[in-house]
Amino acid sequence: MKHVIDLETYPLDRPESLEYAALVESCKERLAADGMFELPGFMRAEATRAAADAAKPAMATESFRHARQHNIYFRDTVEGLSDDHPAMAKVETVNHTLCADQLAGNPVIDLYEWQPFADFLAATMGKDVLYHMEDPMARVNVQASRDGEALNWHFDRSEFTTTILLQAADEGGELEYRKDLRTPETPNFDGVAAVLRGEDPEVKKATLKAGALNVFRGVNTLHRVVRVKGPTERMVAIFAFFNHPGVVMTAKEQLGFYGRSVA
Ligand SMILES: O=C(O)CCC(=O)C(=O)O
Ligand SMILES: [Fe+2]
Repeated sequence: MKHVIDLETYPLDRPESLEYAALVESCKERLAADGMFELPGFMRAEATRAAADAAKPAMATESFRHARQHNIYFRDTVEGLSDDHPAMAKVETVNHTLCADQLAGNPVIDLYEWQPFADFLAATMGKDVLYHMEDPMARVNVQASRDGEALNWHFDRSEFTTTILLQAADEGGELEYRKDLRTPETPNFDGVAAVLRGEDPEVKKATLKAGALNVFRGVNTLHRVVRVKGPTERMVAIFAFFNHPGVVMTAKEQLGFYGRSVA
């Protein structure tokens, strides 16, 4: 793994070391303060390039192009919210996805399956353990956004999202986010509407570089990827971990997310 991850800077292979404890501590602090942490250069430059290059032929020919209008909840109705409330406004997402079963041999799969990675992520999130997803498609995805495309405003269904940027766009492609916009008790629909209108001064923008690990508490933090501009596609690897073992998608979910099913 030392050729894939910069283990000198990020000693995931030495969980007993003081350096490891200090790294976990600083990640926890940033998660609490900002709702995310970023580790620049986590994946070595050569491995990042190799992962992006290995994914490109399949991305060009067999990725699933998903283009849809959706609201930030990805739901047709939301309790307590009328259909014409501005928080229900539709936004457009366009992206292209490769699933784990289309990424055989890619370093991102080796990293996903390397147990110290899951152990490290769990530690930063204050959990005893995190489990790999069993779904042959959803475990790891590589998503591309091309000129004019992006993943638009949404809340995540899972508590945390873990990504590594494999290739930055020429322009755009930053992660825009508004931390703690809601709580489980307070949906803050008017606050959601203000973000959608571009009127919330607390929206922040993270400019990631290729190779950066990003861990993000997306369940109550509204976020989007800024529309990409230029000929270089933005490519990001997304890793799925859960609090319980054995999580899989239904055939219907696979079809909805990926346009095909292997369940
Ligand atoms: O592409 C990114 O950086 C963010 C991905 C994301 O928000 C998600 O997968 O839910
Ligand atoms: Fe997200």
